Parts: sequence; C-alpha cells; structure tokens
Amino acid sequence: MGVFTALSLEEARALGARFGLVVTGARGLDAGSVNTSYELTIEGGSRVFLRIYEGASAGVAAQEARLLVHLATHGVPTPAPLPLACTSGSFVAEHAGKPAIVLPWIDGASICQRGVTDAHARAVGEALARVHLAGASFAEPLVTRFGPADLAARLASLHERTDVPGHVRVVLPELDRRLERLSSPSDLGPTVPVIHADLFRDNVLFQGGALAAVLDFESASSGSAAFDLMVTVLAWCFGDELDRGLARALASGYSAVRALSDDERAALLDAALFAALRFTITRITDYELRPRGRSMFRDYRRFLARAAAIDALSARGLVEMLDV
Ligand SMILES: Nc1ncnc2c1ncn2[C@@H]1O[C@H](COP(=O)(O)OP(=O)(O)O)[C@@H](O)[C@H]1O
Ligand SMILES: N[C@@H](CCOP(=O)(O)O)C(=O)O
Repeated sequence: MGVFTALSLEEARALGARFGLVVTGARGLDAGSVNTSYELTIEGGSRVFLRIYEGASAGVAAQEARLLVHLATHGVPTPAPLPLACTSGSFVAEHAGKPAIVLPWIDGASICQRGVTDAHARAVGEALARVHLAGASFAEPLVTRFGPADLAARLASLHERTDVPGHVRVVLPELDRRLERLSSPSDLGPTVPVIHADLFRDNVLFQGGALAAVLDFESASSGSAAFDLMVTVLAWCFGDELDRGLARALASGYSAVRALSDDERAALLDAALFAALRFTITRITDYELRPRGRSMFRDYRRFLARAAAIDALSARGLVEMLDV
C-alpha cells in the first residue's frame, strides 16, 4: 500500500531540486490509500513528505495546494506545500507524468479507534471548526464529487453491473430509498466554502496527545458544515456502536471554536444519515468492487451499521446527545 509509482534516488534528487532541496534519501511509505507517499531526506538530515497524485490532474493538485496554503495561513493545523524554486506561485512538479507536491514533514501518528479519548475527539472537533472558519475566505469554488447526483450515478452503475455480489445487491433498494429521501442539498443545512469531507482517523496526526496536523484535503469542497461535522463524528466516535461520550466531546470542541447556527443544528440528523450513505456507497464502489490488496480494505457494512444507529435517534435526540 502507498507506493504505486516508483521513484529512484536519482529521480528523487531531480524532483527535490525543483523545490530547491538537496535530497539525500527517498523511502516509499506504506501509508495512504490513493496516492503514493515518500519520505525524502534532505541534506542536513531533515525530512519532507512527497505526495505523487495517482488520480488527480495537475490542475486539481494545484488547487488543493492553494487551499492548503490558505488554510495553513488562516489558523488550520495543516502543512503548507513548498513552492517550486523557479516558478513563482506554483507548488506542483511532475514525476512519471503525475503531479507531485512536497510538504513539510509532520512528526506524529494516527490514533487507532480504541485509543481515541475525549481529548482527541475534542481536538479534532476544534480543528474541523477551524477549517470551516478559515475556509470562509477561500475564494475559489470547490465542487464536491460526492453530492446526491454523484451518489445516484454510482448507485445506478451498481444496478447495471453484473458482477455485484449478492450481499451488496440486497442492500441496493435500501440505499436507493435513503438517497431518494435525502437528495435535496437543502436537507443538509447551510453551506460553507470549505469542508474537509473526509476527516477520518488516518487524516489526522497526533503527537504526544496534541493534534499535530489535519491532512488530505482531496475530498474538500464547499458544502454543509453539519454534514462535515457528522462525517467526523461517524468516523471517530464509532467502535462497534456509537460512543456518545466521544461524540459529545468532538461536538463540544467544534462548538468552542465555531457555534452551529440554528439551521445547521436542525440539519444534523439528515446530515448524519447522508454521511453514512455517502461512505456506504463509495466503499462499495471503491473497495468492495475493486481488486483487494491495492490499499487497506474499507468495509461498507460499517457505514450501513452507522446509518442504522442514526435511524434510532430523533433530530432532537441527536442535538441533545451532542449538546450543541
Ligand atoms: N506532511 C506529512 N508528514 C508526515 N506524514 C504524513 C504527511 N502527510 C501525510 N502523512 C502520512 O501519510 C499518510 C497518507 O497520506 P494521505 O495524503 O492521506 O494519502 P492518501 O491520499 O493516499 O490517503 C497519512 O495518513 C499520514 O500518516
Ligand atoms: N475515508 C474514506 C475513504 C477515503 O479514502 P481517502 O484515501 O480518499 O482518504 C472511507 O473510510 O471510506
């Protein structure tokens, strides 16, 4: 996992030089599920993180780089990409025909689910709120790839495919029903210019109990803040069932930095259901139906279980549980 594109030391040196770096070592990292990651050692012993984009175009990578710079300079704990040495305002080089960026190395580690404490959850909630606040002044439009129409297209393709396993086929009518009910974007509450939209445990690094960085803004878009909060709650506050204490801690961290509006609060239940549906569908199309082994498998059933747990709550019950 994590190294889909090879990079020799000679190539790493040439790439590093484009960023004004003297590279002395390159090590492929067993990290991430989409892109190729390398640790580059720099003359003098420091390190940087090289990301080679496996799917995104140079234009998409450049926009993500500009977003990272904006967020990092407006209070979000995320590493800002290094600029190219000879091209003003550009952050994206190329390797093997693919876009590549270099980020400062962040010391830290992801937290496993059993290791998540209230303090971690609170810090994640605070960081998410900072993304929403800082993103408010990001002027470029960011369009989601995971809106209701995109999910409907994925479901339609599942209905048409002949290689869909029986356990997936039997849940398609339920997914259709859920999407039909949630397909108006207004269901999810007011939008902000930037949501992270994928703030899972592997996209946050902690060091010594403190949040070191929020990573991976590849799914970032404009969108509902309530949806983003509920994606994050579902990602961090479920072991085998919803951990209400963690959910409340995460929401309290969020609210301490950015208070939800009444409309956002009212949208939380549908936002949670849409979040569960989004990851159920994309896990079917992107993991269940693709060959195993290329990246860590992610089980769609765990998000169907989250949807069922949210079904058991009322809108008011969810707001009371989160205490927002
Ligand atoms: N700047 C960085 N410094 C150190 N490690 C990083 C840095 N950025 C990412 N990582 C590590 O690499 C992993 C994969 O990065 P990510 O950008 O999420 O890849 P992918 O898009 O393939 O999922 C992260 O989970 C994190 O552990
Ligand atoms: N967090 C998502 C998968 C998204 O993968 P990424 O590599 O794009 O962050 C999930 O768990 O389904």
